[in-house]
Amino acid sequence: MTSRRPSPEASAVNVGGVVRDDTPTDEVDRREAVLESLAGTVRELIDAAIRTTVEDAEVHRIRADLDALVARLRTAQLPGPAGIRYNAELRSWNWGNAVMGAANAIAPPLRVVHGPSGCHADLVLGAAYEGPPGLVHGGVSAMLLDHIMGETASAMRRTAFTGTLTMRYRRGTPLGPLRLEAGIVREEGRKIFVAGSITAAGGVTVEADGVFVQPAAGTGDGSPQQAST
Ligand SMILES: CCCCCCCC/C=C\CCCCCCCC(=O)SCCNC(=O)CCNC(=O)[C@H](O)C(C)(C)COP(=O)(O)OP(=O)(O)OC[C@H]1O[C@@H](n2cnc3c(N)ncnc32)[C@H](O)[C@@H]1OP(=O)(O)O
Repeated sequence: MTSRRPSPEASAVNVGGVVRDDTPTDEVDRREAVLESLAGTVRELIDAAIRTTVEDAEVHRIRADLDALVARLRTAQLPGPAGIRYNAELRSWNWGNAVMGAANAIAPPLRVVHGPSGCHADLVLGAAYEGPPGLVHGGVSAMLLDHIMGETASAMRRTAFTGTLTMRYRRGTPLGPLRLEAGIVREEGRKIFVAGSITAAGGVTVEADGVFVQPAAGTGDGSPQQAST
């Protein structure tokens, strides 16, 4: 490997599952862009594999080509999942995150926008997220709302984990363009009550209420804002 890249283990300090890693921000940004482009192509691969109608023999040849590519990626690997890392400038990165990990092809990916009264995110879900025909899988809807609601609760340099998440599926959520929204309803001690929704072209399809809890030991820990589980 000739290029410098974030060193996964060297000089990394693991505190509570979140790893301090003093890779400079410009180097993190560069590596993130490289992995993001790989994930984009793998995401295309997933969609193409689901929807392909090429003949069986061609599928077998493609699989053999892909096996060779997997072996090349495996020549240098992290020992486990990517986790959450942050550097001295509080640039954080969690490239494996299931919802917004830059290197994760199964993440839609979600890009959360923080506003004065809550968060929102626009995204397009394709064939990989189907449950009922043409509709988003209910678990995917819950996953996306869990994330944006958790990030809403965890703004302002605090960390809050999902305690209880209640979903109301009002109508089917069509695959295609969607908007997610979340806002804080009230707070009681370490509990943060958050409301969230998914809106499609025809209106709101899913509503959710969540109780997010700041763990006692994690309150005011100074960990980086917007790092995500
Ligand atoms: C330098 C290091 C720093 C580390 C920083 C980490 C960086 C990460 C950064 C940012 C993340 C932001 C993004 C998140 C996005 C995605 C969210 C997710 O998907 S999170 C994964 C799924 N969720 C879990 O895995 C939780 C598992 N459960 C737990 O960890 C605990 O049970 C927890 C934290 C939920 C509560 O544990 P307790 O020990 O603090 O709770 P007790 O002290 O018993 O209760 C406190 C109050 O909360 C209520 N409560 C407790 N559990 C509840 C629950 N499950 N539902 C509702 N209320 C609950 C209790 O009734 C109590 O309320 P009363 O004060 O009496 O009014």
